[in-house]
Amino acid sequence: MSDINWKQVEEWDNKYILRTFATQEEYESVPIESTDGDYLIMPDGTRLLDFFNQLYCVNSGQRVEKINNAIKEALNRYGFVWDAYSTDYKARAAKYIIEDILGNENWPGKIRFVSTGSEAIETALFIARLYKNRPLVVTREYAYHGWTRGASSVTKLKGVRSGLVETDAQEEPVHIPGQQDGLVAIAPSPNCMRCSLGHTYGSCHDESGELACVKYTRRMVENQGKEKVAAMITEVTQGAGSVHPPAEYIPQIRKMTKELDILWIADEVLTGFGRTGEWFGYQHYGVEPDIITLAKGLSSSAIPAGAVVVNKDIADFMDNHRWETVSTYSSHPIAMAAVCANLEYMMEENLVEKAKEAGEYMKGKLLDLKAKHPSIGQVAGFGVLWIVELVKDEKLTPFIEMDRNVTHEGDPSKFPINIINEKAIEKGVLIGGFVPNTLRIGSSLNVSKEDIDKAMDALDYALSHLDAQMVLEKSEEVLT
Ligand SMILES: Cc1ncc(COP(=O)(O)O)c(/C=N/[C@H](C)c2ccccc2)c1O
Repeated sequence: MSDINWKQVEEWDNKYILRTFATQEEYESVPIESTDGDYLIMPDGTRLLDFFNQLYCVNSGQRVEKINNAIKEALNRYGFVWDAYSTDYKARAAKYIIEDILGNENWPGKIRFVSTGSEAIETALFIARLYKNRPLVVTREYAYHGWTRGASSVTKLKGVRSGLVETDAQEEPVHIPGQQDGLVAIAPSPNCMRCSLGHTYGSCHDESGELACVKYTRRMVENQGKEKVAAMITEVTQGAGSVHPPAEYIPQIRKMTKELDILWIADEVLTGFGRTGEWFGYQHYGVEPDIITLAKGLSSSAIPAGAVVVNKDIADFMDNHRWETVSTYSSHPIAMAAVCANLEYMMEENLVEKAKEAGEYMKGKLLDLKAKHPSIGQVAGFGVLWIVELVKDEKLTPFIEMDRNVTHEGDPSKFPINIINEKAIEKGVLIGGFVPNTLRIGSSLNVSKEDIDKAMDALDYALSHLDAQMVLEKSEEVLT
């Protein structure tokens, strides 16, 4: 690969590619020449340990030989056939998910494959509204469900709602005219450390033990008119929004959706396929959804793939109708070959159990860092998906006061997550987050203990800089 002219790559990159999250002037090209396991390799040979796991989507690790060989083999048979045709790859992928992983004696009925997570969300919202014949959907603050029209209508995390931000903006981003979708109600996020309802965890439960945020959500649905509400969509732990709920939240939400006769869409795009130490995140809570959405770990991002799994009643309903929809690349045979190989690899290598073990090890290391660094206010998560809340004092005050309600205006380099990111890169580790005060940490499911140690050492080094900033700010407060 040394014959690549990376100066030429940078020139064309700057000249012809539309940017996201940075103006052209702010943009800095970061060339990646190849990848390996949990590492990105730059043209000069620098190896970066990726504790974002890209976007928490390379569950089996980079360039798995079994997956690559399956893609090559499929290329000896197919270019492309569209979804009207049956292939062994599509049928096997469906069988693996419904029968072998979820268990067809349980809730799942049928699956539809698409190409991305946002398409899976669009499909799930369509199906829910068609099945219930109702227009409204309930989402939550800080939710991230994708960028397409329907998916972004249930995405409420500021800063990733496809708006445009002037670099010196003082107000809300320019939202897309006509994008505001009145068919969505916004419930509180179960963010106990910074509760939107002003409660403190442990004293917010009512006499039945129901959390205040669940009670608020229930009241909201009743006020909207539950006969108008098709579904509630949730992540079991908010990925981009970086909120990990108390253990009782998901079971209480599930109980509420059943009592109100609305569907529960569990968005497992990010938490699915072993990321949390179970095959799917909802399985931590002893509940069963009506619909789940899948992508990322479905193929471990070797080739883009997404899917929606619906329960038996919805599957029967859909089977008795001619559904007037099509997506060119739905169940693309090469993508399905990658999905089959990825799932076989995960089952053969017992990756879900490995993620659970890695998670226990990671938790111990993060709690050690919490004991050492006053800038850590909270550690929460499971499997290879953790949050670290960064605070500037023992009162758990966030460094950036607007916290999750901030967009990308002003100077994001002052965000604690970016300070940590900058310092950790000095140790060859990519680690950071998507909301100003909260690290969102993840790796592949089969990350080695050595690499966890390397990432934690880099985080330790970076946190020391944040602690120093805390001391500096405190001394300035004392002096002023
Ligand atoms: C719960 C969930 N649902 C749907 C989608 C949409 O999937 P897509 O991108 O259309 O394939 C995503 C995407 N995550 C984005 C890329 C992310 C994740 C973590 C931090 C920052 C961003 C997601 O997390």
